[in-house]
Amino acid sequence: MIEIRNLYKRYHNHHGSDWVLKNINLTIPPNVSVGLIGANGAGKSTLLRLIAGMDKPERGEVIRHTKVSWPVGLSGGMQKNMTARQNVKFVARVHGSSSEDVKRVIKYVEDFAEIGSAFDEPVRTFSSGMRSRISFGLSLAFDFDVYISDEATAVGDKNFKAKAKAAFREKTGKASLIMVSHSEGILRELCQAGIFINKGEATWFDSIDDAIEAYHQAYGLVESAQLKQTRKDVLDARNSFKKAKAAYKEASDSNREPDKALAELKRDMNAKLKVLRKHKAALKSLQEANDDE
Ligand SMILES: Nc1ncnc2c1ncn2[C@@H]1O[C@H](COP(=O)(O)OP(=O)(O)OP(=O)(O)O)[C@@H](O)[C@H]1O
Repeated sequence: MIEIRNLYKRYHNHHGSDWVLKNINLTIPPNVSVGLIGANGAGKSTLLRLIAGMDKPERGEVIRHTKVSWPVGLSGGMQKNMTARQNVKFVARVHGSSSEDVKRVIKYVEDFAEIGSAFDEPVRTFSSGMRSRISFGLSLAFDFDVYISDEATAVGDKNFKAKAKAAFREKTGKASLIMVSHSEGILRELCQAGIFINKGEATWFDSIDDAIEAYHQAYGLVESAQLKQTRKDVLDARNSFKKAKAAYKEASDSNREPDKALAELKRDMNAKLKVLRKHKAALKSLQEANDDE
C-alpha cells in the first residue's frame, strides 16, 4: 500500500509559483495497477516522481509500505565509458545483491536487451533505443512490489514496445504498476484503477475506464462511434463467453448431460471464444490507430 497525505508540490522557477499538485490525498492499495491520466503539464510525471521518492514535496508525505522501483527505463545513471555489462554489474552490486544474484541480474538484462555483442561495448556508442533496452531490463531484473513507469512503453521500436508490454504483463500477480502513458490502449490493457489529475487535484477511480472517461468529459474529448461500439462488442462477447463457459463447466461437473449435449455446449463455448477474440483484435487495432494519431 502507498499512502499519499496532504501532498503539495510546486517548482520555484515556475511562473507565478502555482501549485502543480495541491492537497493530494490518495491510498493506492496493494496489487492494483494504476494509470495516471491527465492533459500535458497536469502533473502526472511530477506525482510519479514523488511516489518513487525521486523528488520532495513542499508539504505532505508519501508513505510507502512496500518496495517501490525507480522509474523503469531511467538511464540517467549509466556510466558512458563503461560497457553495458559493467554498468549492470555496478548497479547490481550497489543494490546489495549477492555474487550469485549479480550473475542472475546480468544474465536477465543481457537476455532482455538482445543487443548481442554490443553488451560488451561502451554505452557511449549505443543508440538511445539500445540504452532503453538496457535500463528497462535492469529495472525489471530486481523484484519490486510496485514498478513505476513514465512512458517506458513508448520508447524503442515496435519490437521493443511489444517486449516491454509483455514484460509488464508477466509481472501481473507478482507486482503492480503505477504508470504514465499517453496510450489509452496500454493503460486499459495493463491497469485496473486510474488517477485523473486536473488543475492540481487528483481523483481516484477504481476502474481505469472510468478515469479515462472523466478525462474525456473534462476536456470534451469524444471517442469515435466506431471505437465505442467495438468496446461494447467486446463487453457483450465477454459476457456471452462467460455464460457459455459456466454452462459447459456445470454440465461437465454434474455428469448428468449425455456426451452429445456436452459436446454441443463445448462447441458453443468455443464459438463464443472465437467471437470474443475477433472483437478484441478489432478493438486493439482501433486503439493502436487512435494512439498513433
Ligand atoms: N523540473 C521542473 N522545473 C520547473 N517546472 C517543472 C519541472 N518539472 C515539471 N515542471 C512543471 O510542472 C508542471 C507539471 O509537469 P509534469 O511533467 O508533471 O506534467 P505531465 O502531466 O507529466 O505532462 P506531460 O503529459 O506533458 O508529460 C508543468 O507545468 C511543468 O512545466
